[in-house]
This record gives sequence, C-alpha cells and structure tokens, in this order.
Amino acid sequence: MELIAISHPEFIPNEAERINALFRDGLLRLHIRKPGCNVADLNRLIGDINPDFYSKIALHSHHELAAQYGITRLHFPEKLRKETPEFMMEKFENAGFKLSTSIHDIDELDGLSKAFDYTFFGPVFDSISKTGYQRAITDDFYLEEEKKAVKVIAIGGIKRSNLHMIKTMNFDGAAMLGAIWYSEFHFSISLIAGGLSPRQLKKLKNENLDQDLDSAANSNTKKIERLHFISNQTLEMSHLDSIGLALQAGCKWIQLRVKDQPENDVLELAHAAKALCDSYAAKLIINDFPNIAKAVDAYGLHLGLNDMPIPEARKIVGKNMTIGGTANKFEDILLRISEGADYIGLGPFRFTRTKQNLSPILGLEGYLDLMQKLSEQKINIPIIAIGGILPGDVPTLMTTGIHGVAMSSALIQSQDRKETVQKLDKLLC
Ligand SMILES: Cc1ncc(COP(=O)(O)OP(=O)(O)O)c(N)n1
Ligand SMILES: Cc1ncsc1CCOP(=O)(O)O
Ligand SMILES: [Mg+2]
Repeated sequence: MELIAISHPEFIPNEAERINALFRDGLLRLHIRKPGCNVADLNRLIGDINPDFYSKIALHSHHELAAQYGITRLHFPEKLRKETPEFMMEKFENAGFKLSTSIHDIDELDGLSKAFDYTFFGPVFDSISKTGYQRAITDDFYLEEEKKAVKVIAIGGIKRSNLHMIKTMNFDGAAMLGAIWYSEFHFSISLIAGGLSPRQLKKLKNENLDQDLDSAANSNTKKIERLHFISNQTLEMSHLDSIGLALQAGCKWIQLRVKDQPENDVLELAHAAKALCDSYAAKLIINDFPNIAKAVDAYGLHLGLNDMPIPEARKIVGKNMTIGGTANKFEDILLRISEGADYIGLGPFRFTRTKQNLSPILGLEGYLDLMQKLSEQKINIPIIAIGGILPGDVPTLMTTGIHGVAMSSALIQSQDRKETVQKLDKLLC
C-alpha cells in the first residue's frame, strides 16, 4: 500500500527541515499542496529541501517550477484537471512526468484520463484538519477492482487507528495531512512506509494508539508547574541573583534564559543554576540550548519558533525531558503539539522590555480567542501565558483556561516577593 504525505497547507517554521526528516524517516512520496501560495515562497521551500528527495515530490501548483528542480511528479487538483485538455496530459506523460489528480465522487473514475498514475479520492473519514469536512463514504465501502481506471489513493481523516480500514476498503494507498502535521504522535513513517503488516497493526493496537488529536493532547502526563520564573540580568542583578531571589520567594520552576553570551558561559551559569535549584527542590528549565539542558541534567528545555525544532532537540535531550515550545498563533500551537511539546509558552500578553523582537501582542482578547479555539477542538495542553504579566492580570487570565503564567520583571520588582508568590500560587490553583 502506498503511503503519501501531503504538506501543511501553510508555510510553517523549519518546514524544509521537517520535510527532510520525514524523507529520512522513510517517506516515499510528498505532495506539496499550498493552496493559493505565491511562486516565490514555494520556490524558497523547494530550494531548502534536500535535492536527493526531489524525485519523491509532487507539485500541486506552480508546475513551472518542476523543470528547474528536476521534479517529475505533477498533481492536477480537480479544477486544474478540468481546465487542462487531454492532449496536454498526454504530452506531460510522454515527457516522462508522473501525473496524479483528485476526485470527490467515485463515479468520476469513469472517464478519467489514463495519463494519470493515480487519483486521490475522499474524504474517506471526517477530516482532522478541516472541521466540518465530512466523509464521502461509510465504513462498509469497498472499491471494486474493475472500477479502478487508475490507482485510487484514499485521503481525508486518515490516521494510525483507521489506516487498516483503507486496505480493507481495497484502496491502493493512503494520503495523510492532519495525522502528520496536527497530531501529537510523531507519525512514524518508517513503520508504515511499506504498508502495515498484520504484526505491525497488532503492535499499534496493543500500544493503544487509537487516539486522535483530542485525546493525544489530553494524554500529556508530565507535571507542569503553574508559576514559571524567567531569569534576567540587569545592571544591578546577575542571572543567578535573580534565580536566588525567585527561589527564596518560593518559586519551584525556574527558567534560565541567557541571551547574547557564549555557549560556554551559559553552560557555566547552567551548572550553578542547577545546583541552586536542587538546593530548593525546584525544577530548572534551560532556554534555547538543548546540549546545555542535557549536560546539566535540567528538568526541562524551552524552545521558540526560531530555535532548534523540538523533534531534533528531543534526539539530544532524550524522551524524559520536559520540552516547552513558544506559540503566538493557533497554527503555532498545533505545530508545537505535532512536534511533541509538553507545554506551550503563549505570548506576549503585553509589551515587555525583557524580550526583544516580540511577536504580535495578544492581549486578553488574543488569549480568549485562542483558548476558545483549543476548547472547541478539545485540545488540552498546558498553556503558560507570558510577556509583561503583572500579578493583577492573573485572575482574569485564568478565566481564559490557561494553565499558568511565566513572569520575570514583575516578580523581581515586587516589594514582597514571598507574599507575591504565595498570592500567585493561590490564584493559579
Ligand atoms: C514559558 C516561555 N514561553 C515563551 C518563551 C519565549 O521563547 P522564545 O520564543 O524562544 O524566545 P526567547 O525566550 O528565547 O527570547 C520562553 N522563553 N518561555
Ligand atoms: C521570554 C519572553 N517571551 C515572551 S515575553 C518574554 C519575557 C517575559 O518577561 P516579563 O515577565 O518581564 O515580561
Ligand atoms: Mg528561544
């Protein structure tokens, strides 16, 4: 059974690296589908993908880029297929291109050009990525061999738990989007690249991976504190001073966030911060540096959208370390979940001088909107609000459904830090 990945519909951070990783993992085919994308953005993405994988890529739009990269697979979405005369299809085929298309009604198989190598058909299940995009068939569907003018690849809502049904329905393969980009489980392409053997299927079922995005995110087991302190350095105070004050005040989750210093100096600070946190039985999180988090045996690591991708960092720090990921938009949150983040630092809430190059400010409205979206989609991952947060903001912020808050300046500048932490602990429970 062929297994095909469909790209995320938007351009996402580190996309070329993620695509290269999927291919390295054994993916045999990727369809690049970016509805309405501009040619320059697509060109940039393809240029960043390892050329060794170009033969495995199919383009859904801007076919004119194919020649430049030696890409030989072209996809004709339904509309484009209907606009393209048969003789053109045959020309492409004769020029050595492998062509594919999409149909949404199984009767369209009749009369489909033989120039196509395969067609997508779906949605076969309710879509994971598009809400309200309902399936075109029922569980008892069976695709008769005689009906197959060309190979038929099932698409729509396919995930580990229903993949076996694709075989039973007699499709020739499965194309996946949501299960790859929106699911917390890292879809192990290598496991299923050649089709699922009965033993593999049994293994998957035994591992109880019959979960989709909702329950996947709910299955988070690592305990995340609700008050995070972010270290800072000022003219009067070093990072270690700020950490010492937060610990004395009762903080149990400390993030060492050092900017613009050589990695060796950060490593030294991290060793000292670890010893300090250990003496207060507090957890140390290292910002930005996976190797340092590993070297000092930190409890966790925090990575932003421009830092090392979480799956890559996971290989360095191991499966047990807690990893947090930054998000500013809903798509960032989905991406972080798909990468296996254990919690999300969502912000900034308001302007702050503690961080430069802030993402767009969310304000209370932003949190209300994003938390509402998460709740609608039954996604449950600890969300930590961050950025210019004052103790007085916490009661209202908590009504949005966030798990906790991260603070730096407000805590250090507080008159009575111990009292502030005690009050915050009460507000956050
Ligand atoms: C809890 C938490 N949330 C967000 C961030 C920001 O991380 P990042 O986007 O990588 O920015 P820098 O902190 O590295 O400047 C964070 N550190 N912690
Ligand atoms: C690290 C970070 N990421 C977004 S805002 C911010 C700084 C948080 O510090 P403060 O609480 O002083 O605004
Ligand atoms: Mg960072």
